[in-house]
Amino acid sequence: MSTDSRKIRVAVRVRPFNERELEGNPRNIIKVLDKSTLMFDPDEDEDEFFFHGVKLTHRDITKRVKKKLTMEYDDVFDNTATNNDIFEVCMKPLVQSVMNGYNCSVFVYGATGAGKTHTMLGNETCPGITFLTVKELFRQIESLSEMRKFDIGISYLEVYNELVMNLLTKSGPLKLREDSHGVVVSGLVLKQIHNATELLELLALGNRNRTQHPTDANAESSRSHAIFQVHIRMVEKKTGQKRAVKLSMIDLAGSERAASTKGVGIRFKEGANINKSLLALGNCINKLADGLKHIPYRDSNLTRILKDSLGGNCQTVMIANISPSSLTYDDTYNTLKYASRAKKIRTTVRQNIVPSNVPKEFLVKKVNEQAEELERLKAKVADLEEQLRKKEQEAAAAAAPGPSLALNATLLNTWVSRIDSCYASMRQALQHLIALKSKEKLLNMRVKLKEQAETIARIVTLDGSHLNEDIAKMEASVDRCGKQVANQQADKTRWQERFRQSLRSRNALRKEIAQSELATVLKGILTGKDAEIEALQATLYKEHVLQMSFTYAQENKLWHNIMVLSGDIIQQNYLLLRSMDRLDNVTYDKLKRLVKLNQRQRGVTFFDDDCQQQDRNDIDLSSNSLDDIANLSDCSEDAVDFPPDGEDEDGSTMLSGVGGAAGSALKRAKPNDGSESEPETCSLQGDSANEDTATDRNIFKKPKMVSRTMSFKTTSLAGGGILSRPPISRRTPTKQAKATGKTTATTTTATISHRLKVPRLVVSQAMDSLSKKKVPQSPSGDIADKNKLNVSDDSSGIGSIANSTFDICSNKDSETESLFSNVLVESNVDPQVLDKVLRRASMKGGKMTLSVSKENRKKSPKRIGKSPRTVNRSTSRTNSSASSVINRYRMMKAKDGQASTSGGTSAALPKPRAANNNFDSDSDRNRHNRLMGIVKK
Ligand SMILES: Nc1ncnc2c1ncn2[C@@H]1O[C@H](COP(=O)(O)OP(=O)(O)OP(=O)(O)O)[C@@H](O)[C@H]1O
Repeated sequence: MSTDSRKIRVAVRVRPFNERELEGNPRNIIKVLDKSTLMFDPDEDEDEFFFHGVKLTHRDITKRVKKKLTMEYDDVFDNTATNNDIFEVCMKPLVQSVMNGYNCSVFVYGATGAGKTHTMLGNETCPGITFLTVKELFRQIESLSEMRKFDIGISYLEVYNELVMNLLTKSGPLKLREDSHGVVVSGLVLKQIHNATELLELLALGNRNRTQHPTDANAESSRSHAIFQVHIRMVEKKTGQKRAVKLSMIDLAGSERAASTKGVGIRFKEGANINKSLLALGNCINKLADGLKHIPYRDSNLTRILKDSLGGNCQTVMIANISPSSLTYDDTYNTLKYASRAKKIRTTVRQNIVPSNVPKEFLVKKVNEQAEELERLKAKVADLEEQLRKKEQEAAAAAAPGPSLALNATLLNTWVSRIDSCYASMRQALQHLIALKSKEKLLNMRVKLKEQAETIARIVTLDGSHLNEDIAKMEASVDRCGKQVANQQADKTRWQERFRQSLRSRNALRKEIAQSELATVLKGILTGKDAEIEALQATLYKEHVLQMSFTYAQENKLWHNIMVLSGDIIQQNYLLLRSMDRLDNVTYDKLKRLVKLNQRQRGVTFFDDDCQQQDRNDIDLSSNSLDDIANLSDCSEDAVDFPPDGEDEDGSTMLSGVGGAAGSALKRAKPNDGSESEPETCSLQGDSANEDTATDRNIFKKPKMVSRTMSFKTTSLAGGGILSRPPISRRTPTKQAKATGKTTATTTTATISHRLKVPRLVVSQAMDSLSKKKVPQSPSGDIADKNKLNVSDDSSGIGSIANSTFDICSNKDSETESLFSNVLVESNVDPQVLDKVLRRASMKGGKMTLSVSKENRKKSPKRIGKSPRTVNRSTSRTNSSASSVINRYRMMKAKDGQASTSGGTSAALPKPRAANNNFDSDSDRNRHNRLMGIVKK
């Protein structure tokens, strides 16, 4: 980049006299000496002076002393010079500088009417230097178009009353601001042109918009400073070098004194502002000429705009227009003085070839264009996003199996409110209903216990004097309980109906939801609510069972104390009677029966009860084990009859659709075969349409009948830990089972081997031979059947016990044999029958094979029993001697005989009876059989 310090080129143009001036016979105060020199206020010319053909004399009417100031400028044009001459001398080199990449400026200065506008714009016959310059500019652009690419934009501003206005577009005043690149007119948009014709059109447009008013000095006086700028951006096609230059052409307002225009009002104000800006311009010129650093450009908008032209990177030409007339003597003199001062101003010019040094106007233009493009793209992006969103929604709707899952918050809240209301009603009804049922059950239980106590009270009394009174109290208490039960029947019925109503509402709501567009979501909510109801019911049930269990436990403690005290008294009385020899047969039989009852009860043990023996005697009522509590509750015969779960008006389920997990968790341990027992469940899953079945499932249902079969669950003893007590369920045949006769002996026989774990002695060989004659084979013929305990009629000749099959699980050791013998004795087996059986057994090889399993070693007499299935296990051992058993039995029998003989009470002791006579009644025999696990076919 080349830099060059140059002075402002100052040219003075003297216009011809105009008509007005000539009419005033003015003196010529300008004498052009040569192309660069003139004399201001020369002496009166000796030459004759003619005006309109008349010789005039003494034209100097002021008669002042002539200044005869010779002034030198860069160019001086006399009154014969044309605009083209000005252009050729001043502007053509400037155009060349512009094309070389220099900023250039030309401004015309002078008093009003001095010919500034004429010089700058000219007229149709004499175009001004603006047109000529632009024309030349396009000519050169065209000539360089093969090497460069040009962009041309123009702006046309005026500064009127210190306001910057755009003459090409109607807009408000523009503001000036300065940045690192100089003074910038904010909001100014360049007009792009492609030829000189377009330029003239825009120039004419701007001139029409320019503020002009007639003055005394000029009929078309321009009252503003006009600034016409041509912005050129050129790019070297070969090198890509860019240049951005600016050519400024400024037509200043008249620099005359305000008084000279004789303006008043607005015109005077205009003149004042014009003078203000021109004064600022003059100050800037003076200071620039003096070489001062601080130049007061900011004193006016005019000097701010001309800052580059006066003192910046710019080649500047100043054309001072003057009138030759002595009428404008002072204005001309001032103009010449300004011009002389301006001659001293030096500017530093450089080529604007820095590619980045793009004119600000171009940047503004470009930014505006890019802003518009950005807005357009934003709108397009928004449109595309909207289209994409719609397509995604359509795709989601198409992919969805059902109705759209778009949730309507309001609709969802409405549904949730309805569901909450429905289930709240159901919850309330359920709580009241179960509370009433529980209370009723407790009352019934108390009644039963009081009746039992009354029975005992009638027997055990000291003197009988208070018996009636005690009985009356008990009966009164029973009556009160009965009244309470009766009183709450109305409440129970009412809550029962409310509960059923809530079920109906819930079912109706469920159907309604199924048709809803939010069915998927709402079904999930319903499932959760159903689960809550199940949990509530389970909790209430548990509380009820705990209460029942506690009451029973208290009662059991009382009975236990009674029995202990009674046993003590009985024992003492027995010894007393015997010592007094007052023990009669009846009393003895009763005592013996009592002992046997006690012994047989203890003889009934369960196979897997080994580790539970102590636990059974010490039930933890505070335990949370629902099964334990439930089993205790099952033993109650006064269970409250709750409404069938799952029942609704159409007989469908109570809480159909609710997951059965919770409900099934509440089910009691069901017998394995499930054939005889009544399902006692507390299930909310009323999946059966049969109301009877639902009723049968009621956990509070009073058992109809207690079967002889005792069911228990086999549990592993591995580890020897304390295991939970296996559930014991009373198995009551259902109505249906009874109706269909499913409780047949065959079925019972088929299942008993799996459940009864009672002491048995199996005399395998003997029974095989015996049963071949007396007992028909089971149709199934499986292993279990072979080990069945078969009891035939008395017609067998050896009594019921003769057909009994006992299974003793023992190893070869004396303890087991002893236990076996004890069992035989305590089982009240007829000795003759037993003898017969054992003899047969011993006759066969003299030895009897007894199956023993490891698990039952070292067990108490009560649990020597083992499942019959173990008899044929491969792990069984044969190790016991029949003869030792027989001998042991005979020894015990002999001991009994000796005792009766030596005691002298043989007459009192009853002789062993035949098998059929071992029991006082059928009920005793049945009880014995039941306890011994004997099933009668
Ligand atoms: N060199 C010239 N040759 C012929 N006529 C001229 C010349 N200069 C000026 N005139 C005429 O003088 C009159 C006034 O000129 P012009 O309007 O250019 O003055 P001005 O300086 O622009 O005044 P103002 O500042 O009031 O606008 C015009 O009618 C114009 O035609």
